[in-house]
Amino acid sequence: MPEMTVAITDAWFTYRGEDTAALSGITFDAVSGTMTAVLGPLGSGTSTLCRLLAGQLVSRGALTGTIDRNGTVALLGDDPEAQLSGMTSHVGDESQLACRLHGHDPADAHRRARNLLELLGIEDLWNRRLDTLSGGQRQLVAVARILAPGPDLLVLDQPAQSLDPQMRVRLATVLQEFCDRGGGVLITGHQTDELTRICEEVRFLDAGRLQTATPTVRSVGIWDSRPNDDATLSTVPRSQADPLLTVRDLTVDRGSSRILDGLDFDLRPGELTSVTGANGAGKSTLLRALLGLLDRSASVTGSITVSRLGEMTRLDTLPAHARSAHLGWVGQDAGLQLSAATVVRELLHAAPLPPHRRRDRKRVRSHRLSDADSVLAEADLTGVADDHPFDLDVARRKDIVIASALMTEATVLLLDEPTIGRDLAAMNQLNAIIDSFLNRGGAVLATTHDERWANEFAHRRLRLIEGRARS
Ligand SMILES: Nc1ncnc2c1ncn2[C@@H]1O[C@H](COP(=O)(O)OP(=O)(O)OP(=O)(O)O)[C@@H](O)[C@H]1O
Repeated sequence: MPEMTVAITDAWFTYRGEDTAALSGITFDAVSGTMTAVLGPLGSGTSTLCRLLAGQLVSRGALTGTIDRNGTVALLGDDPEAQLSGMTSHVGDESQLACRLHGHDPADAHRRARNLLELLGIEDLWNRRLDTLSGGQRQLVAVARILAPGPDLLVLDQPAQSLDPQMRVRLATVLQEFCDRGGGVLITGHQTDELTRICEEVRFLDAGRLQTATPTVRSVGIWDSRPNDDATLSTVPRSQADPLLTVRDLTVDRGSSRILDGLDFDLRPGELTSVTGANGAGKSTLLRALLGLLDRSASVTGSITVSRLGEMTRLDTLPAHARSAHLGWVGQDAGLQLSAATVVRELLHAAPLPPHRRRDRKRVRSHRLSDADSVLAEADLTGVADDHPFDLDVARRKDIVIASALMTEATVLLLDEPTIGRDLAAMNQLNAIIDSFLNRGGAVLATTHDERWANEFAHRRLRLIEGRARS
């Protein structure tokens, strides 16, 4: 007989300082031995539900209703920047950390952590420094850490977002085995994927309320990441114009490991090129190599040439700050690129003011402000112009960094996993921002694990396999 791990009855929760409830009348049971998904669009309350289950809301607002907990709950949040504990620097130590903090003896903690890394197929990372991991590798280490002590209920907020499709299937198997041994799993998010598809039950949350009927994924505003077999691929190149960026024989070595092996490709005006490949295939490395942002342990060779108004500039000989005049970059962790107190200030500070006389400063500033207003409108950010960027969700933070890049003169935009954490509306917003950049004659290179998005929206595709590009 399955046991109830957490039983919530008629729970209402309102964050301090807010007028409307984030969760309204939630009645929900997390049951051992089963895997459940609760999906909803951004802002529907999925992350709040996770915190409610994990008992993390008590001091953050007003909570009514009853919550009975009958076991331990472990939560992995959705913010990629906050998934590692910050208390360790190596994979082996990080993956044992929760066990050690729960009082397991060192040999047992070691055994459990090793076993999980093996199940997840990342045992060779045991001695690696955490700051050298790819985004997906980091996420898997975080999963291993919280799973190792064997909680009764595992709550995962968007666990698949940085994982490649094969890795999602592998994680699904690990979670299924965890359930077979009596654990319970709750997955929340804004997209359907390989993990949510194997759940015994999928519920939908809309504006803080759990839906009783079963709506369609699209009608509730979820992005459906299932590969679309009958999609008309937009990978038909739409431009024969001269390339804006030409990359030849780009090779990146780290010690004896070759990460990128002689890549050749062009980016043309008006085109979105997607870069896909397994976790750790070298997608972020590619973007950073173009930008000149790789650390010293990486050796980079090959040529990178940008063309502007018929003038060719070799970027590979230039330092990073000089390359950024041509290349706008939005990294995997957009939060690391945000520094201003409001969204509009972030845009105003995106590029230095053009050279001007002191007496013209007012006019130049007012031009800059009107440019920022139009970019805010293009990116659908006008309504949050005066908000603090960190009060917005991860997808919107990424939009701010993309919008900041639109404020610069860059003709090429490099986007590292812009699709993660997006519901249907946020996907549409992303596509609209990219489109307006392409329509101005720019080119976009975007890494993604979303095969459906790449199939439907990219004009050209690069697949990285063993350091080489397959188009
Ligand atoms: N500073 C570093 N030292 C050693 N290895 C590194 C370093 N940075 C990255 N790597 C390794 O290089 C490989 C490529 O990493 P990269 O981040 O480019 O992968 P990715 O394709 O973007 O992966 P993901 O999809 O998980 O984000 C990975 O195996 C990663 O662990």
